Amino acid sequence: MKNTQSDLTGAKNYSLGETIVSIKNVDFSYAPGERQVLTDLNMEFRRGQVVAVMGGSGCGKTTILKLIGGQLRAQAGQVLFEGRDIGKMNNGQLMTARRRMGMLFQFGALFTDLTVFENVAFPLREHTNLSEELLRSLVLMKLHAVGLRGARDLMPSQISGGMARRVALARAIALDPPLIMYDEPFAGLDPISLGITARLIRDLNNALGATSLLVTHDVEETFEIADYVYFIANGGIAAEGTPEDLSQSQDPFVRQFLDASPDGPVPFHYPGFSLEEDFGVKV
Ligand SMILES: Nc1ncnc2c1ncn2[C@@H]1O[C@H](COP(=O)(O)OP(=O)(O)OP(=O)(O)O)[C@@H](O)[C@H]1O
Repeated sequence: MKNTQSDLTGAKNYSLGETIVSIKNVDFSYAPGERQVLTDLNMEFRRGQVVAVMGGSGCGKTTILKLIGGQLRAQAGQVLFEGRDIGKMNNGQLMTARRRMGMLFQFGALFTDLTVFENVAFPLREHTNLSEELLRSLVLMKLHAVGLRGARDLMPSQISGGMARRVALARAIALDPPLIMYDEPFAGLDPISLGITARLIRDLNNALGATSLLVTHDVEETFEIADYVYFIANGGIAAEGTPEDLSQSQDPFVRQFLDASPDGPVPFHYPGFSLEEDFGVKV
């Protein structure tokens, strides 16, 4: 299927289903000699899909988002965005690529001294030369899409946490990015706001013909909206598949997550010194 919508970031027409991001044989550690966070990682993200990246605390999910966003560079392998190697881009190329990525990071902080309207207008003012009239229409369209057109004149301090998340979402999609990355979009939300945010992520993805990449711990909501799920453990993919397939899976990693069990292959303790080394006794 061809998506012919134009966008503000110089998008080309593209086919749904083709790869937008591919991670190929990536090794990453934060500093030489430090623990390798990712080892020989391979992942694919396709146009039109909502893809979830799940896994235990500290397994490297946020690191993957930052490698795609170019905030971090892999020591080995490639991270390709629209076919181009993010790790080899200069600053100018990286800025151009980032304009085509919407990012909503943990707790998606809004600018507290700007109104809801100006928060959403911010990326448009930064990256385009639109007339005030066109900018206003675009901002109101984005706010309408998240149900908050009526809240345009409020300050962030005057809206709830769930509403703030939706404003951050409207800001993330202001430039109609073909890729939207969400880091813990449901963190701290009440069950109703959580359900609304999950549905919005799916609906906006469909409306924009975009790809959404979701780092999350919330299995239930994620499985309802995702097309594909990766489980990360020990620096690589522990399991992957559609929510339907994974729900049937007997893989111990998958079961530990789906059944929310404290015991399983995903360890509770961050790797480090043994109890014997720290306490001098065998336990
Ligand atoms: N700036 C940094 N310098 C050194 N190590 C880091 C840095 N940021 C993260 N790490 C380490 O890299 C590993 C992966 O971190 P990352 O934030 O990607 O995990 P995560 O899966 O997103 O975790 P969580 O679900 O708890 O947010 C962790 O062990 C973490 O301690």
